[in-house]
Amino acid sequence: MTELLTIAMPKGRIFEEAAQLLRQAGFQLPPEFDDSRKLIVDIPEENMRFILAKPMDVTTYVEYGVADLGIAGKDVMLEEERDVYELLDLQISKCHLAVAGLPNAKKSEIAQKVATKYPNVASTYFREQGEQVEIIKLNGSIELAPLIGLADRIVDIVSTGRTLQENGLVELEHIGDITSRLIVNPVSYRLKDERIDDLVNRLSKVVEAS
Ligand SMILES: Nc1ncnc2c1ncn2[C@@H]1O[C@H](COP(=O)(O)OP(=O)(O)OP(=O)(O)O)[C@@H](O)[C@H]1O
Ligand SMILES: O=P(O)(O)OC[C@H]1O[C@H](OP(=O)(O)OP(=O)(O)O)[C@H](O)[C@@H]1O
Repeated sequence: MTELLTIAMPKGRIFEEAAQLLRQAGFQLPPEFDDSRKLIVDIPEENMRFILAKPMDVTTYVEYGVADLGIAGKDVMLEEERDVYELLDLQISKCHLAVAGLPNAKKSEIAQKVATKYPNVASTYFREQGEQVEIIKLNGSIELAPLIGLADRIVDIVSTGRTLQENGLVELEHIGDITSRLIVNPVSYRLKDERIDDLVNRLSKVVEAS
């Protein structure tokens, strides 16, 4: 086990669950790992390097090979369509992608406006439905868009449903279930297959047991 493994970890809400999985799989991550503001964290005892990335950017680091592995939401993988392999469904950060809007939102003949952080996912979805829409890209607080008349509907993540409910919106269509995945750069996988298989085996045991 000589090669260094570089792993792109998403900052934010996936981080804690992902770090817990790694610890349950027996990797010795020090407590400072969780509170640090450092963007590159070396764990020499494990011969591992962690890159702390924005969740939307994890697939980019892995595609370019600057990280061998990464943990990314399926939503990010669908949106970014990067050239990476998916190794394992980690079954964490469960949520789903949905179309939502005001309760009285009607489908009209003219192209409706759809606001979203996921323009590719949304345009593929509406094309498959045979619906012509105009996509408006936003970076967050997507639920605002139908409330202030920027868009007729939104495509966004729903987890508890609280954000929709508290803003008087309803889910109209379920697009797909989302969990976080372990992904790998295809070249890294060829070069470091033993180390990566060991990590996958250890993580799969934890996932299966939970
Ligand atoms: N409400 C949610 N519940 C569970 N998982 C979620 C939820 N919203 C997003 N996710 C998952 O977490 C990932 C995003 O995490 P996070 O919210 O920390 O990032 P972000 O929205 O990009 O952050 P930021 O708002 O700082 O840009 C998504 O890619 C998705 O897989
Ligand atoms: O169904 P819920 O449990 O309410 O979760 C859904 C909300 O969580 C995410 O937003 P986030 O908190 O990441 O903020 P953002 O709008 O800035 O992306 C998502 O975009 C929804 O707004």
